[in-house]
Amino acid sequence: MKNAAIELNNVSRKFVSPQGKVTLALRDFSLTVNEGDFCAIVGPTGCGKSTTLGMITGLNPPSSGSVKVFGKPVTGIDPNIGFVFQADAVFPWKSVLDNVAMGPVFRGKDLKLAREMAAEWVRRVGLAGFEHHYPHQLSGGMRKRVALAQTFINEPKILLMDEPFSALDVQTRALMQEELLGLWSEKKASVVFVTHDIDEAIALADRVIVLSKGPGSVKSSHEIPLARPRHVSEARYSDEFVHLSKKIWTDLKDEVQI
Ligand SMILES: Nc1ncnc2c1ncn2[C@@H]1O[C@H](COP(=O)(O)OP(=O)(O)OP(=O)(O)O)[C@@H](O)[C@H]1O
Repeated sequence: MKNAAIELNNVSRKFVSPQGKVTLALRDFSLTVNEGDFCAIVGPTGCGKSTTLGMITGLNPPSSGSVKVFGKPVTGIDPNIGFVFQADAVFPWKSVLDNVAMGPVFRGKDLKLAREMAAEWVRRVGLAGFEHHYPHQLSGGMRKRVALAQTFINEPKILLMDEPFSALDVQTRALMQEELLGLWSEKKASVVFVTHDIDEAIALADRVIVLSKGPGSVKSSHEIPLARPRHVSEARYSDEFVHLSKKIWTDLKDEVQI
């Protein structure tokens, strides 16, 4: 049996604004993600998806309940955790190579070795030849590739992704999903992937969690038995995929209707 990588037990998270307005973002929220599992979260806007990721990182502690990573309570930022967000986290004044080398440099590697490692990752994400370009010289999809290289170079054991591909056009998005699965399959980090797109969730994940409208809690959990390695662009036309998509939408639509 696999060990738990992430455990949230009966977590609630309350925010109080400077004016004293209280928002309950999550209520009695429990979720376990096992080592090497790819878990996607879908839910209506404002149901607490980003708040959940923030609690796993340690940046946003729960108001009650417990959050554990590899069996230990989360007390601060853990170097085993990597993130990819919707916005690009690239330094505009650094080249592609140096952007990718930043992680190893921050972790104490000397610049020469960090650049060698970065060159290998730049190649792996399909950006060979663009090492000395700057972010403004790249397309949105290429910047996302830089973001993946920046994250995977640190070999995170846990990967948190908050709508990472939502700003991309449909074709680039499908390519990036394929790229992500290829990179993930090599080391099998435990992934929590937040998205508004049910088909993206099914294409990528082993399990899709549907959250109820805010204050969010787990409404349902769906195992995704599609075979791996998975080819995203082909998998989505199978009967099984369409069936899963309808089933999850049936659950989600009650939560998104106003
Ligand atoms: N720092 C904060 N201060 C006050 N309220 C907050 C704060 N962060 C989040 N919230 C509130 O908590 C609730 C959940 O927010 P969160 O960003 O986690 O939702 P989400 O599901 O990620 O939304 P979306 O799908 O729109 O990105 C919302 O009502 C939001 O307004």
